[in-house]
Amino acid sequence: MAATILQGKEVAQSIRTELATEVADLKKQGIIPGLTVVLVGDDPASHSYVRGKSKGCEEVGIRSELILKDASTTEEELLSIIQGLNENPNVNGILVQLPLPAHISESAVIEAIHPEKDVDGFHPISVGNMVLGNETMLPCTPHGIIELIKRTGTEIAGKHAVVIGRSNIVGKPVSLLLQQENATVTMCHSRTQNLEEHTRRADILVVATGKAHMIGKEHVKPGAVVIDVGVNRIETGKLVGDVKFDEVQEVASFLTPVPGGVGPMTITMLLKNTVSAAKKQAKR
Ligand SMILES: Nc1nc2c(c(=O)[nH]1)N[C@@H](CN(C=O)c1ccc(C(=O)N[C@@H](CCC(=O)O)C(=O)O)cc1)CN2
Repeated sequence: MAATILQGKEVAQSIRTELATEVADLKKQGIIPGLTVVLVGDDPASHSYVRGKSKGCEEVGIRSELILKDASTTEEELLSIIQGLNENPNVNGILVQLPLPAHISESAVIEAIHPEKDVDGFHPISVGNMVLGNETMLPCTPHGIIELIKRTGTEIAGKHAVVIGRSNIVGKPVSLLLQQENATVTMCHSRTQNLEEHTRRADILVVATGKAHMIGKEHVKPGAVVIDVGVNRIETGKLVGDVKFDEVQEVASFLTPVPGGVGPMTITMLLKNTVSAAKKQAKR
């Protein structure tokens, strides 16, 4: 039987509708959530993502500001911008779009963001709290993936989840969150041998390899939930995932499309984190 297609776009939209109501209520209490996004350089994909973030903020009523800097911006200049945003009480969330130009240290920039304003969940303090299972801002794509899986009605506890990819943004945190949901987790990566042997044991398969069409139906256990995190532009200009959609949908029970699967959840979870940050900061 063909897989049910997990329309992240629709799930994201329903979360945004809930958020818009919450933001309207907060405004009645004088709390206006504010997000500042900083983008350095001229990467077209990054420009498109930050436009999506501004549009999302507008949709739910978050005040947003976009700081665009050219690729010659120095690390020192960027750190000074972040310092100003850390001190600005109207800014509840700060996000620096990645990747940064090679001359700027990503870790120095991430560490400069005040942990309370770290709506990306990338600061070492946020990551440490996530590892410890403490309440914290969760990174947006992994959090979005867990929400999507839950919406399939799949019980994660006790399932075997296999994650392919070990990036700091997706692979490592999603493995941890799945484990915290009581899945048994296997992490695979570019050096994993006999990949198919691992992936075929997965009840939940999360694919974040960054390699277009790497995963075919031979990798998938019949009935598995397959989450495709890849966003790859191929020669034809088309956007495709890491999964061969047409053949995997023949065997999976649920499958996310690209575009319209995990991607829209990333921005929506960012909006959610910004609202949480504003609420927390208002209590102080
Ligand atoms: N500071 C951050 N930088 C980056 C992050 C992040 O979470 N924080 N993640 C990615 C990029 N990203 C958000 O920033 C992102 C990627 C993809 C999408 C998305 O909606 N994709 C669409 C397709 C979009 C298109 O047509 O090009 C989809 O999959 O449907 C949103 C956000 C790296 N950097």
